[in-house]
Amino acid sequence: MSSNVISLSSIARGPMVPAATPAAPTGGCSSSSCGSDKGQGDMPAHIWDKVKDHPCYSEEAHHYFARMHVAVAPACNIQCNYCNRKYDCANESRPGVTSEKLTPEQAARKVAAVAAKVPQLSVLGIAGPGDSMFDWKKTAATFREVSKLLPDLKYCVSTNGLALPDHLDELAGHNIDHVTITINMVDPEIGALIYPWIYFKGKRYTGIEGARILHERQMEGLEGLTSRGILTKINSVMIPGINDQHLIEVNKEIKARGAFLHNVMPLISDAAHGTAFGLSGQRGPKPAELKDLQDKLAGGANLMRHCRQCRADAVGMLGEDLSQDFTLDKLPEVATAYDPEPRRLYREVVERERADRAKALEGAEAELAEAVAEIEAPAKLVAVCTKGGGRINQHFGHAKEFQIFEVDAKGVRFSGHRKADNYCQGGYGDDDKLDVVLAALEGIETVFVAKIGRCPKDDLKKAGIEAVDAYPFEYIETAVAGWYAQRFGQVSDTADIA
Ligand SMILES: C[S@@+](CC[C@H](N)C(=O)[O-])C[C@H]1O[C@@H](n2cnc3c(N)ncnc32)[C@H](O)[C@@H]1O
Ligand code: SF4
Ligand code: SF4
Repeated sequence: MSSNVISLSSIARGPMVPAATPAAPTGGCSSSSCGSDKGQGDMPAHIWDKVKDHPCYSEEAHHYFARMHVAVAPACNIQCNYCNRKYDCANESRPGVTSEKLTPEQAARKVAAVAAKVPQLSVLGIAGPGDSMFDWKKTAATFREVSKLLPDLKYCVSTNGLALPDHLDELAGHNIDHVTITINMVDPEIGALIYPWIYFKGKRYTGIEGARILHERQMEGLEGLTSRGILTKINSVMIPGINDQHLIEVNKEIKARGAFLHNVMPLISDAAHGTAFGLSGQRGPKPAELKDLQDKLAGGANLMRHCRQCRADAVGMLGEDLSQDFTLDKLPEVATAYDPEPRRLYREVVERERADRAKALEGAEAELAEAVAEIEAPAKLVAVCTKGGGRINQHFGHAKEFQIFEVDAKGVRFSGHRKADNYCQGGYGDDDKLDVVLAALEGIETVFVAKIGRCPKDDLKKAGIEAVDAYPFEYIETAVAGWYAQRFGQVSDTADIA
């Protein structure tokens, strides 16, 4: 197998990366031991240690671990033309939305209650609903309170970066080793189209002047984090016609400053109602446009492709939201005593599962390489219904989203996810639901499911989509590789492909 072939076995151990990028990200690493203290794949051990349980910093880890956000930071020091934090809807899952704002003490009670019920919990993040760095006192007080109760959680913050340079040393002091900065531009002229104003050192700045200050503070903050060995993820909102092509430049600049991951997220235009972009009718990118841009970024800063653009009070595995089970009225009056045992046992199970998956993927990789060695097989995008664990383990009718994988002779790569309304809601035969599912599956010819009813299977077939239910509970990559090898390669025994 050639050296640029993605290794399925390394996928099982480390984060998935596009074929043309290095096997594992090392950005953000300021340690002189980098490269010598080998961890997983090509990733140094001290970096792997920081990301292996983090569902956002490792695509692989999101199959096993959960995160929660606490909405303790409502205030913000800038205005983005797409952000609306005024709506409070329990059913809306998007950034800036929260059912209730919490004090640091309430937040600590909530974290303890979630940790007692969700052993997968590994990360506590503060993602607003405003800005965690502008509201720094509440952010810091929250981490202080929580660390008294749960010493083994990882902490994350998310910020527009304007106030970040003022708190770099305090961040390191609070043991926060993951920071997200939203960087939508490195050119203030483009910035002026996204940010109507910023509020800095007691004064309001508008237009190019405001955007230039923001840009300079973002770069200073990113460099400061990198030099302190804090891993950074850069969020960029892709806004067609405004910064979409410019994000290639952003990717180069952040890579040069040591960013660990680049998370290019689509503008959610529905969420922008009541904002400047909502009024101007600014659209978000189509899935194919987002993928095109992500493909152009291959070879630059490593990409996060599995972000679910969560609420400011999200709880649970990515793609799942338990926030309504942990509202203030449902919490105990006093923080529950923390029992670390269920979480320790869960981690043991995950390590066994990881080892098993690595072995299975190694076998699939060999099978795929052998089957397609001599042929020019087309790259295919496939959709998968999964509840987690990296397996095909969800009924088509229960899927709220599809995970999308790309497969070709080089291997199987995670490509992203697409929201699909639960096909079962509203009952079978609801044409609107079917339309939503078909729109989500645009450009996809094959969907892998644990199970599917005969009628939806026929509906999909009429739309030119094949539902494959021959691999229930198998690992996604082994099933997709096996299916591809049989469909396009030279293997003698044919599987029961539905
Ligand atoms: C609500 S913000 C809170 C954290 C911080 N203030 C920031 O902007 O990074 C969390 C993330 O949601 C993104 N966001 C807000 N509104 C959005 C929208 N309508 N579409 C896509 N992303 C959005 C922000 O750009 C940011 O990356
Ligand atoms: S910086 Fe964050 S919270 Fe503030 S307006 Fe922009 S997206 Fe909203
Ligand atoms: S918004 Fe993205 S990065 Fe943040 S918790 Fe959700 S999935 Fe992770």
